[in-house]
Amino acid sequence: MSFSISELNIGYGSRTVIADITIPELPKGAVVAVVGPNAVGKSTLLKSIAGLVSYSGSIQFNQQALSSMPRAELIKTLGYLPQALPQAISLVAYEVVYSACRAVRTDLTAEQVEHAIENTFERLGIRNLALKRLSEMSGGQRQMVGLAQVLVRQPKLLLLDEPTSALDLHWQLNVLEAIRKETTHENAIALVASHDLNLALRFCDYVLILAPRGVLALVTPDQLTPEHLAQAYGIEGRVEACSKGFPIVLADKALPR
Ligand SMILES: Nc1ncnc2c1ncn2[C@@H]1O[C@H](COP(=O)(O)OP(=O)(O)OP(=O)(O)O)[C@@H](O)[C@H]1O
Repeated sequence: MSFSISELNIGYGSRTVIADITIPELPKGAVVAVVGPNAVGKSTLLKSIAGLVSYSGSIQFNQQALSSMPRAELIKTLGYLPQALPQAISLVAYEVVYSACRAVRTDLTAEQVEHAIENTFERLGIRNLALKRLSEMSGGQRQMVGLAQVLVRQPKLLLLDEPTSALDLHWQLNVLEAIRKETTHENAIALVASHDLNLALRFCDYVLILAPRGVLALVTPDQLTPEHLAQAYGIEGRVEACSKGFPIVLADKALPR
């Protein structure tokens, strides 16, 4: 698996949101954090890769343009988690995860589907939610179920839009670890939009920093600098090593714009 983007332009009507971005080939197993300020286009980028927003340019997966991939293959390849939480409907988690798997993985036997569901609940640590109605869950619990609906299909290209936005610290770590493991296990590629730079630095192989209209930088966690923070977010900040050696961001103050 590999993933690259070439001369990508995305907009809504006549308004360009992302102009002419190119991302060199990312290797299989890569987890890429997509970061940047509000309204810069993180969700728009993921939606366009998922085929939900039109674009010009080329998005290549495994040496094939996504736009020319047969629909059945495309649906099986992609795993898109939208920013919005799953609706609080009266179905139980098991039912919605089952439907998500069945709708896409028509190649699996009933036994394999059962196994995939068991595995997903187990890996995410949410077996206790299996028979609970979504209408009776908290926002964070529904976010976990939304992620289970994506992971159960074992997609090769994961597009996750702020998958930890509703989660407490324990579940943030749990989810990022699960995404990390899944991506490695499946030899997949994951793009994860996030506002949490420290989680991104801890769990991702690359950080794609978006700036208005384009890419500011594609760096490994140890290449992130205070200049990136100033240019992307308009803040004065530090990038230091924590006691375990991981880079961490300390935001000191907002710079005048
Ligand atoms: N359906 C739409 N129609 C028109 N404009 C849109 C639409 N969706 C998003 N936009 C605009 O596109 C720009 C990028 O939005 P997007 O949601 O991709 O940003 P983001 O980086 O994900 O933001 P945030 O961090 O706040 O979630 C914003 O200016 C937004 O107003």
